[in-house]
Amino acid sequence: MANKQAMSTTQTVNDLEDARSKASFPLDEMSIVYARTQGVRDERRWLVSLLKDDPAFDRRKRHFMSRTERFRSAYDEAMAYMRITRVENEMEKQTRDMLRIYIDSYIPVWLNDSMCIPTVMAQSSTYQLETMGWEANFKAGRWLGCYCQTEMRHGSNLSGLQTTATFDQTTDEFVVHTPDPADAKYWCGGLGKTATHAIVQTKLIIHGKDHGLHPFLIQIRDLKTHKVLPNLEIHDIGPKLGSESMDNGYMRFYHFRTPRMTLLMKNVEVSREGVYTYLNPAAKVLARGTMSLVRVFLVDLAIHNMSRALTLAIRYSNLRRQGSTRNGASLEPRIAEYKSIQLRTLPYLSQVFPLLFASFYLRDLYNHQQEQLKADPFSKDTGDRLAELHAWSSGLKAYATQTSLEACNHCKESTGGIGYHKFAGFSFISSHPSAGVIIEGENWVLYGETCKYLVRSLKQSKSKATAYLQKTSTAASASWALKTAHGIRDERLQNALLEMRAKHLVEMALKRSQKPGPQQGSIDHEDAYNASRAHMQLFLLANFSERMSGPELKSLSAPTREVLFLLRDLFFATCVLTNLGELYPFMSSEQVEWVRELRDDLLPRVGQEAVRLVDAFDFDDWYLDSAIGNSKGNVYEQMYDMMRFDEPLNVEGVGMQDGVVKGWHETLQKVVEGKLGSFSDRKSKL
Ligand SMILES: Cc1cc2nc3c(=O)[nH]c(=O)nc-3n(C[C@H](O)[C@H](O)[C@H](O)COP(=O)(O)OP(=O)(O)OC[C@H]3O[C@@H](n4cnc5c(N)ncnc54)[C@H](O)[C@@H]3O)c2cc1C
Repeated sequence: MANKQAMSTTQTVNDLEDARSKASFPLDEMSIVYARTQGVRDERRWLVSLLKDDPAFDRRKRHFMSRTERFRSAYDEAMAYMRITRVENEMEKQTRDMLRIYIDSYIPVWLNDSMCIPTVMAQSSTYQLETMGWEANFKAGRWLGCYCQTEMRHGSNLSGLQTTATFDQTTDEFVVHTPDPADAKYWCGGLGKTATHAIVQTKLIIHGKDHGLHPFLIQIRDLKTHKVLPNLEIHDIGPKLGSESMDNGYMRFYHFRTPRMTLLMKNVEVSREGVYTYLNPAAKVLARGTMSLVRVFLVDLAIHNMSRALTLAIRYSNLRRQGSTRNGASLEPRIAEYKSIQLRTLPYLSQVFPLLFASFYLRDLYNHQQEQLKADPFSKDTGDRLAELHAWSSGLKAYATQTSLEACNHCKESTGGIGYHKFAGFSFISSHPSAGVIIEGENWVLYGETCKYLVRSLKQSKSKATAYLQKTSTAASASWALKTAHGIRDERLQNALLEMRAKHLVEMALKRSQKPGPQQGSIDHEDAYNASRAHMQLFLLANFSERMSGPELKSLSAPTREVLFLLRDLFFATCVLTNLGELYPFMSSEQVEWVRELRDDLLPRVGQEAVRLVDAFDFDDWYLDSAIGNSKGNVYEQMYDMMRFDEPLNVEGVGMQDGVVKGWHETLQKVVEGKLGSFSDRKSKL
């Protein structure tokens, strides 16, 4: 018999409220800093309000669905998403991106909006967009797209992709072909069962000449019957570690014919006679533009996921009491008081704002670059900014997704057994946080791209962020100028130390790449990883300081600024203490000790601000769907209710019949009653 009254919630609710009340800064102001503007913060609240009461987004039932049921329910979610974004509102891309995050499901039309439409809009000619009706068809939802680049046998190495599109001048068509079943397009989201059209990256072959990878827009399913078109073979790729709602697909072409004009022709053109022309000398770089945009979004998503995990773990750690009572206290200590918990949550909390400010920088850089491309596409400066955007979007995507996944796992583990329970709310980790480190460039490969840019910048820096690489003193001979522990919060000194480390690692990467031998000329993977991460951490720190003195944040209240500086210092100390091997050449053991003292002093101070900081991330309880991380703190009551009333095995008429779980009488009851046959105690024959 359920007895809800027996569940005491007062202690946990009071504990959370108490922890909240210890913070020193105004919540509203910090929540605006987190969102960047009040308008964005309020728009996010509005987006959640659109989803909360819509039955298509009933989140709780997802826990109990099979893959097939989950996928089917994702179609209801996708329908509702299309209705909300296109019929009831006319949402811009960035707003739609945010709405999809709050839907919290990798819906089958995700890639339509995140990759397919942006590629079509950026790389198709006006004739294709307007006269051929591409823009109108996507806008009206008559066409639903996906993005097919990866093949089963090739992912990171784009020049290894095998799908070909060979020009047939007699019919004015391209013949698209997959040479081997293992060369089929693979992993593509929405391809398996949903998309009507696909952006397909293929090698372009004209009159025997290979022009390299080019995107086509290819219709893959009949618009009336939705059946796969002839000469194509398409399947869902099957179960993954997460993302059950997405139909990642496999597609094989059998000499499939597509009109010449389905090649995206904004930057290159193939004439009726098969003459290939560059319409823009930067065509190859421009083709990377969509990737950069998606990486900018992935950085935002990584920060969002990390903030979500921190919200659950920090709230729970402030109300969970565990351990021996001390100093005559009547209650056990809150686990947030333990350093072992603080070390798994607060250093990640300290990275949220530096990462956010870096993502603002990256988005501004992207927008600026887009404007420059329109105004002056051929200038040298435009080319330089494109290279910079590629380097930073690669490095920041890799750093943010890696940090976010680490943070999510540490937060989950810090909660103990309950974190393993789906009602705790961490199951999202198996979706975007886990896939984020792989998609749009596997992180190690991306760190390689960033490092190439850094090594080039040793000779000539074309970005403010790499100016330090030009400083005359070689990093190897430098030592950190901090004289006493008092100066340790000076941002110039903090930057100087991280500059030494990054410069030294970039120099070492160059030096080792010049060593005679089979690898001469290429950068060692370990060097690329270390140098790029060191640079990204320096960039986060330097950019943070710059933002804090810039117009957006200069006028914040003193308590808010002080908390942000506490977080910056904890971030700095974390960078140092987790990379001591790289920093020892520049630091004395006394200086290392000062950094450790700083970190140990900061942990409890940041801990006092932590609950209100995660409140400022402004996650709605409906969205968190977590018994342990909801804003009220009534954790045990929530766990009880979810267990008692949501778990089908506990519900009479669903999983149970007359108080007994269904299936028991037909199976194990027979064992209990000895009806299975007599059990033998004979020894094994082996
Ligand atoms: C959830 C999910 C969704 C996806 N959605 C899509 C989609 O919609 N469309 C699409 O086209 N693709 C999609 N992908 C595919 C994704 O883009 C690829 O998985 C990714 O590019 C990595 O390629 P790969 O899997 O072939 O790994 P590989 O390239 O085979 O890499 C395997 C390992 O080798 C390492 N490695 C490879 N090359 C190098 C190198 N040169 N130097 C150093 N290390 C190297 C990598 O770091 C990695 O650890 C998706 C993948 C996932 C997991």
